[in-house]
Amino acid sequence: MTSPVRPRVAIAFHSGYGHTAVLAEAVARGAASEGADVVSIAVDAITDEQWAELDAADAIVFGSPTYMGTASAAFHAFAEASSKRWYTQTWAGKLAAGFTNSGAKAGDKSYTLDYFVTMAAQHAMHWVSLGIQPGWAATTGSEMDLNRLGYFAGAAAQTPVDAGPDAVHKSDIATAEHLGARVARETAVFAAGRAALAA
Ligand SMILES: Cc1cc2nc3c(=O)[nH]c(=O)nc-3n(C[C@H](O)[C@H](O)[C@H](O)COP(=O)(O)O)c2cc1C
Repeated sequence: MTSPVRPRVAIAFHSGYGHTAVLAEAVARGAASEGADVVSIAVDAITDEQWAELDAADAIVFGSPTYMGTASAAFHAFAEASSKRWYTQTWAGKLAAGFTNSGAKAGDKSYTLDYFVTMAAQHAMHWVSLGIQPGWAATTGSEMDLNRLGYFAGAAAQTPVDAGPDAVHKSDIATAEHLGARVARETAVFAAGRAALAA
């Protein structure tokens, strides 16, 4: 059901070789399917206008490949640049969520999601978890289950390192779409609640 409150969801992501960009598109589709206004921002080429879009958003979804067990250097450069917003707590009260992609099935990508949680907390944002029980965790499950890799903090994907962006797993794409939809719904709840309190 489309919410009467139209939340603004921004996706701030980096993708070195296009795999994480596929997930960013899925998050955007999911958020738009719930009636959100969505803007996607490649943080390695972020402009002043796009910083302003982040400032105006109700929610920011962070995305990065997992490189050397954490977010990429390009994402970390963006995070460091966001310290100007931290100083003034410009993003306080916004919702936040995250997604990542790795080459190995686990690939230490928990650290990437944990980093996003910490970054969001430093900005006094409210973290939105994935909200799907682990898939592929019982004999009745399969790799086509949503959340097939079993993460709670955000959407986690795995793509073989020798495969292109077309090989991003369908289940991981669907999981990222779910995250985008959930962020849009939760953001609408916050926006409606704030409007009601202000009335
Ligand atoms: C510099 C570098 C470091 C990487 N480190 C990891 C890692 O720690 N764990 C892992 O599973 N995959 C690692 N990978 C593989 C990437 O996570 C994987 O190829 C991913 O799909 C890249 O996403 P992108 O195309 O959005 O950049 C690394 C790749 C690169 C280029």
